Parts: sequence; structure tokens; C-alpha cells
Amino acid sequence: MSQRGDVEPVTEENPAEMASIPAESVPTLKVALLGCGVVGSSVATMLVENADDLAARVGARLELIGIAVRRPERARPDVPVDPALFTADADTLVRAADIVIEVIGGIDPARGLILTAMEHGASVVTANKALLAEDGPTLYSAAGEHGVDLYYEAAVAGAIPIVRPMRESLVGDDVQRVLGIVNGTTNFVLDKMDSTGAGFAETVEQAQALGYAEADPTADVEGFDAAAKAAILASLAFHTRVSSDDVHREGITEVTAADIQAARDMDAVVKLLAICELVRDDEGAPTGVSVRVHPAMIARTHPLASVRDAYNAVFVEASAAGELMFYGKGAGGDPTSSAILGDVVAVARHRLAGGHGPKESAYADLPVVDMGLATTRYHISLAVADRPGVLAQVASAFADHGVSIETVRQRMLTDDDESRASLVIVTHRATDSALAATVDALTGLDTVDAVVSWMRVEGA
Ligand SMILES: NC(=O)C1=CN([C@@H]2O[C@H](COP(=O)(O)OP(=O)(O)OC[C@H]3O[C@@H](n4cnc5c(N)ncnc54)[C@H](O)[C@@H]3O)[C@@H](O)[C@H]2O)C=CC1
Ligand SMILES: N[C@@H](CC=O)C(=O)O
Ligand code: NA
Repeated sequence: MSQRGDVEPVTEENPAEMASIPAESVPTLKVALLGCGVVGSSVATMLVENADDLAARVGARLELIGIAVRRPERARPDVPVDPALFTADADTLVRAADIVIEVIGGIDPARGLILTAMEHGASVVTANKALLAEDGPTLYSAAGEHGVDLYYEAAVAGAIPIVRPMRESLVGDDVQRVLGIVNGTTNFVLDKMDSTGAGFAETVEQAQALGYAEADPTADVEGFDAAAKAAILASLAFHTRVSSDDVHREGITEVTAADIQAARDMDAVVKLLAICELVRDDEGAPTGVSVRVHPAMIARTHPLASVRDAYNAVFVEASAAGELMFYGKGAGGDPTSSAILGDVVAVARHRLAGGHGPKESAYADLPVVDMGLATTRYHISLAVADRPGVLAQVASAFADHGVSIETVRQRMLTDDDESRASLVIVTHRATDSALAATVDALTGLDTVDAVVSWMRVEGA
């Protein structure tokens, strides 16, 4: 089926009707797959093995017409397709398809192939968060111009349905905040550091051995992957264009076993969080959005604290709906393919019915605020002299910068040196810039040996 809407669809409402129709009269949609790695090989397998069910659900057969790879001659015994389907000519392939599934990853050639596909009338399903977060508007506007769909459920939190809920289910509500654990590798590492007391390096090695982390896990541990997902989530939540460059990003490479222990001491865990928040003025009117990825302490009683191993979860706060949490597998071939196949069925149905899914919604056009204006609570650990007046001096450093202290805990550093102490301070909400200025001031005090660590505290 190369022209949209030129075939009478078999309706999903009556699958018996499907079975009674001769195979040759069932419409066919041509599907091109770009990439056959972790995700692509699973997508190809599902397309082939679930072909009959997918046909009944769509009302048309999904015919896999080709799989673009770099080395088509390579044997792929685990992918149950005719080896003749593999091609190095992705450009020709996308021009012949009704639906293109892009699971190559990266910016180019993925972007060019998606644009060519749309130009030739194909709807596109992609898992490519890096591309969407860097240049989503170009893809959206091409989809609009050519009247095709752009679906990307797999791009954020893998199998977890979160793009569609944000794009459709919650679009009548006002999302206030999104807190997400959207990178499986880093959640695995932090979880193991918490449960076994292991250090960062050895836990990353474990994640690599288990196949969660990439051979070069930089995109995971430095927060680039989570930042791309945060940009996509914020764009959807706040009807505003947010790109990965707009996202304040800190990875987990600086998180120490001592940080994890400090979190344990306050009945919290450390998570790499993607945080998207609406910023309001004193009258409550939205003035911007804050989008950031960084490690943070979160109370063990918070639903996100129970997200273990390589699992993902996205916690959404909306005005009318209240709090919602979406949980599941955010990585891996089969879980990611589940999201992709869901999108393929959706866009295939649209092609048969002649319509399409939601377009980009960026009407609110809010500015992304500087990280210095983001507000949260903070955990600060200080090594100080243990003598009269130290606490007052430390407290005034906070007060001078408008940072209000919620709790202070003091403990002797060693039994044999009673002149030094550890101070652990948790603040009320303050801006990041106020906290940074406070940390500077504390560092300059002669009674403070060191600001041992500080970390944001989220979830309240
Ligand atoms: N692996 C995962 O758990 C998840 C991956 N994703 C996304 O899915 C996409 C694919 O990821 P993976 O399958 O893990 O990557 P991968 O590296 O395992 O597979 C990429 C495939 O694309 C092929 N490829 C690369 N350049 C090509 C080109 N120029 N022409 C034709 N084929 C080319 C490679 O040969 C390989 O078969 C990425 O955008 C990734 O961010 C999204 C969610 C989870
Ligand atoms: N590397 C990612 C998988 C894809 O999104 C992760 O670890 O979550
Ligand atoms: Na998803």
C-alpha cells in the first residue's frame, strides 16, 4: 500500500471478519526497519513472530520490506527473517515504505533518513532520544508538512508508556512537575552502591558485565541519556520546546560511597533524577520551566526510592490528576520493542483510517530558567572545629544567603580528637544560586575545615 487511504481497512472491531477474508484481499503496509542491533533485532523478531496478531489488530498485514544495516552480509542467526531483506541502502529502502522504524540511533544519518522517509509519505517510529532532544522540531515540522506520524514511545523510559500519557491522556490537565528515573544503567549502579556498599567503579564494571551499560558508558553515567529524555518529557509536559542543550546536567561519576552512606543516615537513597518543573511567579502565573538531571537524595518513603536495579519510573504531578507513577523496564531489546510495536500499530491504524496522531504542541513557549533559579532542599556535610560559636557562625552563613536550615546533626569525627566534628545540615527549599553562595561562604570560614559534600534533596 503506497498511497495512504486507498484501501478499505479491515476493522479491528471484528477480528473474525479478518479471518474470513482471503489473505490476498487483506491490505498490506510496507515496513522498513533501520538498524538491527539490540533493539532492531528484537523489533524484527516481533514483527515476524507476531505477524498474524498484529495484522488482526491493525486491520492490515505489516510486511517487513527491508532492514538497513551497515554490513548486510553478516550472518544474523538470531533474527528470523530472510537474509535477503538486509541492505546497506537505507536511502532507497525508506522511499519504498509506508512505515519506517528508526533504531540506528545518533544524529546522522538517522535524521536524514527520517526526513527522506517523511518526504516520501512514510510515518516514522523512532527510539532515538538523542535526535529528538537535539532536533525534534525539524522532525515534527516535516511530519506536519507531509501529513505523516512521528511516534517515539521507546525514546523515553523504554517499555514504560509515558510519551503517550503525556501527549494524550494528560493533555487536558496541567502538569506541574515530572520526576523521573529514566536511565537504567545509572539506577543499577546507584542501587548496588546502596545495597552492597560497593564503590562507583566496581559497580559500573558489574553493570557492563550484565549488559546494562554500554562498552563506553559515558552517555549513561554522565547523564547525557537522561538529559535527552528530560528534554523530551519537559517539552511534552509544558508545551514548550526544550532541547538537550537547555538541560542542566550532572552525572553520577562524583557520587561516593560516603554520599550513599549520608543518604542512608537520613533514611534516603541517592538516585539520578530527571526533573522537569513549572516555575511560577508570586501570583502563581507560569514564568518558565526548570529542567535538570543530577544525583539527588530522595526519602525512602517516596515511591521513586523503591525503583531498584535497572528499572525506570516516572513520577508525574498534575493539577487535577494529582500524583501518578509509571514504572517498568527502561532498557533492553524486548522491552524497547514493546513500545516500538505499540507505536507501529498506532501509526498503521492511522494510515488505514486516514488520520494521524498529535502534532507537536509548543504553544506555551516558556523560557527554560537558569539552574541558579531552580529551588530544592539540600544536604550539606561539613567538617568543623568543635568549639563554642562554630554552630552560630555556620548558621549565619546560611542566613546571610537566605537559606533556611531545617535540621542540623553534629557528631564527633573521631574518639581521640575531640576538637573536630562533623555537621550535617538539611535546608528548606532555596535556590541553587543561594546554596552555591552559601557553600562558598562556608568554605571561607576558618572554623570550617571542609565542605565535605553537598547534594540536592528532592521529592518533597
Ligand atoms: N538499547 C536500549 O535498551 C535502548 C535503546 N534505545 C534507542 O534505540 C536506538 C538503537 O539502540 P540499540 O539497538 O541499543 O543500538 P545498537 O548499537 O545495538 O544498534 C544500532 C544498529 O544500527 C546499525 N547502524 C548504525 N549506523 C547505521 C547506518 N548508517 N546505516 C544502517 N544501519 C546502521 C548498526 O549496525 C546496529 O545494527 C538508539 O537510538 C537508542 O538510544 C532506546 C531505548 C532503550
Ligand atoms: N542506556 C540506557 C538505555 C536506553 O535508553 C539506559 O541505561 O537506560
Ligand atoms: Na516509553
